[in-house]
Amino acid sequence: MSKSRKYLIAGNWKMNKNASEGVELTEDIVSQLGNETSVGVVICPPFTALESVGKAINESNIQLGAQNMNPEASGAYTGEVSAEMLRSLFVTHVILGHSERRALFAEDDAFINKKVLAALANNLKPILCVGETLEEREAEKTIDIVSGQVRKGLEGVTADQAENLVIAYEPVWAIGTGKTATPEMAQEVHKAIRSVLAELVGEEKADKIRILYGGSMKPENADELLAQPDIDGGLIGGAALVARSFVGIVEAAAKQTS
Ligand SMILES: O=C[C@H](O)COP(=O)(O)O
Repeated sequence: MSKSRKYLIAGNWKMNKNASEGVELTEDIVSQLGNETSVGVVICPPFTALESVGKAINESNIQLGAQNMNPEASGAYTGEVSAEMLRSLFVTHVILGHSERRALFAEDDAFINKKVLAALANNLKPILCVGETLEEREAEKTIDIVSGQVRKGLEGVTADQAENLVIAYEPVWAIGTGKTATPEMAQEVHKAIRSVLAELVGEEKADKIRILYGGSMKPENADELLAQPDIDGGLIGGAALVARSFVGIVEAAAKQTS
Protein backbone atom coordinates (compact mmCIF):
# COMPACT_ATOMS: atom_id res chain seq x y z
CA MET A 1 0.00 0.00 0.00
CA SER A 2 1.49 3.34 -0.91
CA LYS A 3 1.54 6.25 1.52
CA SER A 4 0.61 9.86 0.87
CA ARG A 5 4.03 10.94 2.15
CA LYS A 6 6.91 10.70 -0.31
CA TYR A 7 9.66 8.44 1.02
CA LEU A 8 12.95 10.10 1.92
CA ILE A 9 16.26 8.25 2.05
CA ALA A 10 19.10 10.27 3.57
CA GLY A 11 22.71 9.15 3.70
CA ASN A 12 24.71 10.34 6.71
CA TRP A 13 28.35 9.86 5.84
CA LYS A 14 29.47 10.95 9.33
CA MET A 15 33.26 11.63 9.43
CA ASN A 16 34.02 9.64 6.30
CA LYS A 17 35.15 10.59 2.78
CA ASN A 18 37.32 13.54 1.82
CA ALA A 19 36.21 15.82 -1.01
CA SER A 20 37.52 13.69 -3.88
CA GLU A 21 36.37 10.39 -2.36
CA GLY A 22 32.99 12.04 -1.82
CA VAL A 23 32.72 12.99 -5.48
CA GLU A 24 33.63 9.44 -6.52
CA LEU A 25 30.93 7.92 -4.29
CA THR A 26 28.37 10.51 -5.41
CA GLU A 27 29.06 9.87 -9.08
CA ASP A 28 28.58 6.18 -8.47
CA ILE A 29 25.26 6.80 -6.69
CA VAL A 30 24.07 9.20 -9.39
CA SER A 31 24.81 6.74 -12.19
CA GLN A 32 23.11 3.84 -10.38
CA LEU A 33 20.04 5.89 -9.43
CA GLY A 34 19.33 7.06 -12.94
CA ASN A 35 16.12 9.06 -13.14
CA GLU A 36 14.51 7.77 -9.97
CA THR A 37 12.13 10.51 -8.80
CA SER A 38 9.50 8.67 -6.76
CA VAL A 39 11.74 8.83 -3.67
CA GLY A 40 13.46 11.86 -2.15
CA VAL A 41 17.21 11.31 -1.76
CA VAL A 42 19.58 13.39 0.37
CA ILE A 43 23.33 12.98 0.78
CA CYS A 44 24.96 14.44 3.91
CA PRO A 45 28.76 14.51 3.51
CA PRO A 46 31.17 16.19 5.96
CA PHE A 47 31.38 20.01 5.66
CA THR A 48 34.66 19.76 3.73
CA ALA A 49 33.00 17.77 0.92
CA LEU A 50 29.75 19.77 0.67
CA GLU A 51 30.85 21.98 -2.18
CA SER A 52 32.34 19.26 -4.39
CA VAL A 53 29.53 16.77 -3.69
CA GLY A 54 27.03 19.58 -4.38
CA LYS A 55 28.56 19.99 -7.84
CA ALA A 56 28.53 16.24 -8.44
CA ILE A 57 24.77 15.99 -7.73
CA ASN A 58 23.99 19.08 -9.76
CA GLU A 59 22.11 17.41 -12.62
CA SER A 60 20.43 14.72 -10.53
CA ASN A 61 17.40 14.63 -8.23
CA ILE A 62 19.60 14.22 -5.17
CA GLN A 63 19.59 16.97 -2.56
CA LEU A 64 22.43 18.07 -0.31
CA GLY A 65 22.39 17.86 3.49
CA ALA A 66 24.79 18.87 6.26
CA GLN A 67 25.41 16.93 9.46
CA ASN A 68 25.25 19.83 11.91
CA MET A 69 25.18 23.62 12.21
CA ASN A 70 25.43 26.33 14.83
CA PRO A 71 22.24 28.29 15.62
CA GLU A 72 24.01 31.69 15.65
CA ALA A 73 24.17 33.78 12.49
CA SER A 74 27.88 34.65 12.75
CA GLY A 75 30.57 35.61 15.24
CA ALA A 76 33.26 34.21 17.52
CA TYR A 77 32.31 30.52 17.41
CA THR A 78 35.55 28.83 16.39
CA GLY A 79 35.04 25.69 14.38
CA GLU A 80 31.32 26.26 13.81
CA VAL A 81 29.26 26.72 10.64
CA SER A 82 26.08 28.80 10.27
CA ALA A 83 22.83 28.14 8.43
CA GLU A 84 23.61 30.90 5.95
CA MET A 85 26.99 29.32 5.14
CA LEU A 86 25.23 26.04 4.39
CA ARG A 87 22.63 27.79 2.25
CA SER A 88 25.40 29.41 0.22
CA LEU A 89 26.51 25.89 -0.77
CA PHE A 90 22.95 24.95 -1.81
CA VAL A 91 22.38 22.75 1.21
CA THR A 92 18.67 22.01 1.71
CA HIS A 93 18.66 19.71 4.77
CA VAL A 94 20.58 19.56 8.03
CA ILE A 95 20.82 16.69 10.50
CA LEU A 96 20.35 18.01 14.04
CA GLY A 97 20.60 16.31 17.42
CA HIS A 98 22.16 13.09 16.15
CA SER A 99 22.82 10.78 19.11
CA GLU A 100 26.56 10.98 18.44
CA ARG A 101 26.40 14.74 18.92
CA ARG A 102 24.25 14.34 22.03
CA ALA A 103 26.57 11.73 23.56
CA LEU A 104 30.04 12.79 22.36
CA PHE A 105 29.61 16.57 22.19
CA ALA A 106 27.17 17.07 25.07
CA GLU A 107 24.41 18.64 22.98
CA ASP A 108 21.21 18.97 24.96
CA ASP A 109 17.59 19.40 23.89
CA ALA A 110 17.63 23.17 24.48
CA PHE A 111 20.65 23.70 22.20
CA ILE A 112 19.20 21.36 19.58
CA ASN A 113 15.94 23.31 19.73
CA LYS A 114 17.82 26.56 18.97
CA LYS A 115 19.36 24.87 15.94
CA VAL A 116 15.98 23.61 14.71
CA LEU A 117 14.51 27.11 14.95
CA ALA A 118 17.54 28.66 13.21
CA ALA A 119 17.44 26.06 10.44
CA LEU A 120 13.74 26.69 9.77
CA ALA A 121 14.23 30.46 9.87
CA ASN A 122 16.88 30.05 7.15
CA ASN A 123 14.83 27.76 4.90
CA LEU A 124 16.79 24.65 5.78
CA LYS A 125 14.88 21.44 6.50
CA PRO A 126 15.99 20.05 9.86
CA ILE A 127 16.25 16.29 10.24
CA LEU A 128 15.74 16.11 14.00
CA CYS A 129 17.15 12.88 15.44
CA VAL A 130 15.68 11.25 18.52
CA GLY A 131 16.17 7.86 20.11
CA GLU A 132 16.61 5.91 23.32
CA THR A 133 19.66 4.12 24.73
CA LEU A 134 19.60 0.40 25.47
CA GLU A 135 19.32 1.14 29.19
CA GLU A 136 16.29 3.36 28.59
CA ARG A 137 14.65 0.71 26.39
CA GLU A 138 15.23 -1.97 29.01
CA ALA A 139 13.69 0.31 31.63
CA GLU A 140 10.64 0.65 29.32
CA LYS A 141 11.18 4.38 28.99
CA THR A 142 11.46 4.48 25.19
CA ILE A 143 8.23 6.30 24.41
CA ASP A 144 8.71 8.83 27.23
CA ILE A 145 12.30 9.60 26.22
CA VAL A 146 11.58 9.91 22.53
CA SER A 147 8.38 11.95 23.03
CA GLY A 148 10.29 14.30 25.34
CA GLN A 149 13.06 14.77 22.77
CA VAL A 150 10.48 15.58 20.08
CA ARG A 151 8.59 18.05 22.31
CA LYS A 152 11.73 19.85 23.49
CA GLY A 153 13.40 19.78 20.10
CA LEU A 154 10.38 21.38 18.43
CA GLU A 155 9.50 23.99 21.05
CA GLY A 156 8.42 27.18 19.30
CA VAL A 157 8.02 25.56 15.87
CA THR A 158 4.81 26.82 14.26
CA ALA A 159 2.25 24.74 12.38
CA ASP A 160 3.20 26.65 9.22
CA GLN A 161 6.79 25.45 9.51
CA ALA A 162 5.77 21.83 10.03
CA GLU A 163 5.93 20.86 6.36
CA ASN A 164 9.68 21.51 6.40
CA LEU A 165 10.36 19.18 9.31
CA VAL A 166 11.80 15.70 9.12
CA ILE A 167 12.15 13.50 12.22
CA ALA A 168 14.55 10.55 12.41
CA TYR A 169 13.99 7.87 15.00
CA GLU A 170 17.32 6.19 15.70
CA PRO A 171 17.48 3.79 18.62
CA VAL A 172 21.00 4.42 19.94
CA TRP A 173 21.61 0.70 20.49
CA ALA A 174 20.96 0.01 16.79
CA ILE A 175 23.40 2.58 15.37
CA GLY A 176 26.40 1.00 13.70
CA THR A 177 25.90 -2.21 15.67
CA GLY A 178 24.22 -4.40 13.07
CA LYS A 179 21.24 -4.68 15.46
CA THR A 180 18.06 -3.31 13.94
CA ALA A 181 14.81 -2.56 15.70
CA THR A 182 12.20 -5.01 14.47
CA PRO A 183 9.70 -3.36 12.12
CA GLU A 184 7.07 -3.64 14.86
CA MET A 185 9.31 -2.02 17.49
CA ALA A 186 10.13 0.83 15.13
CA GLN A 187 6.50 1.28 14.05
CA GLU A 188 5.36 1.56 17.68
CA VAL A 189 7.77 4.45 18.28
CA HIS A 190 7.06 6.13 14.93
CA LYS A 191 3.34 6.05 15.71
CA ALA A 192 3.96 7.59 19.13
CA ILE A 193 6.10 10.32 17.52
CA ARG A 194 3.31 11.10 15.06
CA SER A 195 0.81 11.55 17.89
CA VAL A 196 3.18 13.96 19.64
CA LEU A 197 3.49 15.84 16.34
CA ALA A 198 -0.30 15.94 16.08
CA GLU A 199 -0.47 17.52 19.54
CA LEU A 200 2.10 20.10 18.53
CA VAL A 201 1.03 21.10 15.02
CA GLY A 202 -2.34 19.44 14.47
CA GLU A 203 -3.22 16.11 12.91
CA GLU A 204 -3.37 17.29 9.31
CA LYS A 205 0.15 18.73 9.39
CA ALA A 206 1.50 15.81 11.42
CA ASP A 207 0.28 13.43 8.73
CA LYS A 208 2.55 15.15 6.22
CA ILE A 209 5.77 15.02 8.28
CA ARG A 210 8.26 12.35 7.26
CA ILE A 211 9.52 10.17 10.10
CA LEU A 212 12.66 8.25 9.09
CA TYR A 213 14.10 5.17 10.74
CA GLY A 214 17.85 4.95 11.35
CA GLY A 215 19.99 2.19 12.84
CA SER A 216 21.68 -0.51 10.77
CA MET A 217 19.24 -0.12 7.89
CA LYS A 218 20.39 -1.93 4.75
CA PRO A 219 18.84 -3.32 1.55
CA GLU A 220 18.19 -6.66 3.30
CA ASN A 221 15.95 -5.19 6.01
CA ALA A 222 14.66 -2.06 4.24
CA ASP A 223 11.54 -3.65 2.69
CA GLU A 224 10.01 -4.68 5.98
CA LEU A 225 10.86 -1.46 7.79
CA LEU A 226 9.61 0.79 4.98
CA ALA A 227 6.36 -1.17 4.71
CA GLN A 228 5.32 0.03 8.19
CA PRO A 229 2.57 2.66 8.09
CA ASP A 230 4.53 5.38 9.93
CA ILE A 231 8.02 4.72 8.55
CA ASP A 232 8.60 7.18 5.74
CA GLY A 233 12.22 6.52 4.87
CA GLY A 234 15.63 6.02 6.40
CA LEU A 235 18.63 7.86 7.78
CA ILE A 236 21.42 5.61 6.66
CA GLY A 237 24.94 5.51 8.12
CA GLY A 238 27.25 2.63 7.17
CA ALA A 239 25.23 1.48 4.17
CA ALA A 240 25.32 5.01 2.70
CA LEU A 241 29.07 4.68 2.17
CA VAL A 242 28.61 1.97 -0.47
CA ALA A 243 26.78 3.10 -3.60
CA ARG A 244 25.11 -0.28 -4.24
CA SER A 245 23.74 -0.55 -0.68
CA PHE A 246 22.51 3.03 -0.59
CA VAL A 247 20.85 2.75 -3.98
CA GLY A 248 19.42 -0.63 -2.92
CA ILE A 249 17.61 1.10 -0.04
CA VAL A 250 16.30 3.82 -2.38
CA GLU A 251 15.05 1.06 -4.70
CA ALA A 252 13.31 -0.63 -1.75
CA ALA A 253 11.50 2.63 -1.03
CA ALA A 254 10.60 3.07 -4.71
CA LYS A 255 9.13 -0.45 -4.72
CA GLN A 256 6.81 0.49 -1.85
CA THR A 257 5.40 3.36 -3.86
CA SER A 258 4.73 1.36 -7.03
O1 LIG B 1 22.65 8.68 10.93
C1 LIG B 1 22.67 7.47 10.72
C2 LIG B 1 22.56 6.53 11.81
O2 LIG B 1 23.35 6.88 12.89
C3 LIG B 1 22.58 5.09 11.43
O3 LIG B 1 23.87 4.59 11.27
P1 LIG B 1 24.06 3.06 10.77
O4 LIG B 1 23.20 2.92 9.56
O5 LIG B 1 25.52 2.94 10.48
O6 LIG B 1 23.60 2.21 11.90
